[in-house]
Amino acid sequence: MRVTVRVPAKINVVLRVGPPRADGFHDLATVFHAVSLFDDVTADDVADGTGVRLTLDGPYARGLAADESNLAVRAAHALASAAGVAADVRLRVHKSIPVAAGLAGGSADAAGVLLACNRLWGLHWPVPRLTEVAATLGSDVPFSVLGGTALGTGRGERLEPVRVGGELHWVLAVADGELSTPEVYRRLDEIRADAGPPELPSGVVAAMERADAPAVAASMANDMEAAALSLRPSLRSTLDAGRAAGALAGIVSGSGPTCVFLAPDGPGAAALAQVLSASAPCRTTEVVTGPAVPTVHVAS
Ligand SMILES: C[C@@](CO)(OP(=O)(O)O)[C@H](O)COP(=O)(O)OP(=O)(O)OC[C@H]1O[C@@H](n2ccc(N)nc2=O)[C@H](O)[C@@H]1O
Ligand SMILES: Nc1ncnc2c1ncn2[C@@H]1O[C@H](COP(=O)(O)OP(=O)(O)O)[C@@H](O)[C@H]1O
Repeated sequence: MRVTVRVPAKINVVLRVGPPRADGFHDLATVFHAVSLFDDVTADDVADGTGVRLTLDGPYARGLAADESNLAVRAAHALASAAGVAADVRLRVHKSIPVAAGLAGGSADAAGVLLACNRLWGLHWPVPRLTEVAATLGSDVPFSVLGGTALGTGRGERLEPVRVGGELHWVLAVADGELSTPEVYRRLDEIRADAGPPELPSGVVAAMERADAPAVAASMANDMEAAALSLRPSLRSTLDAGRAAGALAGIVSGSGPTCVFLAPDGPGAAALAQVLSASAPCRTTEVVTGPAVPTVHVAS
């Protein structure tokens, strides 16, 4: 049997970050939003005692270890161990989501493996049981299992789905190089003395429910942006270029360095991407829509 899962990247439409907790994590109030940039995870049944084997390909596979440190491999082991089954599977990940870019690509791969192996191993676990395993792998992984749009609290693992009444059009400006999530959180704690509990702006959920792009744009905010800019000052000119080119709003996605811009509509997004490609100091642009969800395909 072969199971293939397309798993979307995420952006944070709003990301409010509280002070550091005793366990080293930060409480968040965030609106996760999955967008149409996908990694493809393929899982083949081997059932021959050879364990978990991973191959990586695609535009962002270079430099990524395919060993036990990879979140895809860790996800297969975590699910096998939680379910009490042998961790035998051949995995392939086609990476189109940039790595360490604030787009949760590693979390997407882990979620793809959980969804794929759930079918491959005949577990038929419901999503809430999968998201429990997901939370042991990373704070963003439960959302990556769900996709769509959701309010995230706790360290990001507590989720409440938000229904979005239509498509939103985004442009991602992908920067060269990576930013380490823990490093950006550390910088945030250094530059911000007294953070209060994280709170979402009122009206953001209603704006998302109406897919009202100008109202969504008015709510967009990221507490990590100042820290990402302090580590990568060149992001400022990308944000300025997007705003000057007609984006309704532009912020850093999660811990960065990707910048995300909301466009009024599809043609507006295409035009914005064209201007950004020519004027912003970014590696590439991606025109995407949200919300997107993981899709599972089974072939015997
Ligand atoms: C910032 C966010 C926003 O959605 O996304 P990215 O920009 O990385 O995609 C997330 O909080 C990233 O979540 P994720 O990448 O899963 O992080 P984890 O593996 O759980 O944690 C890595 C490290 O980040 C810090 N961390 C993470 C989550 C959180 N709520 N508070 C934290 O302080 C901790 O130092 C932790 O050791
Ligand atoms: N399958 C994977 N894809 C991407 N990164 C991975 C993967 N497995 C492990 N990692 C590690 O996880 C870290 C975070 O990656 P990623 O999820 O792409 O970034 P971000 O947290 O910024 O959204 C990277 O430093 C990378 O080395």
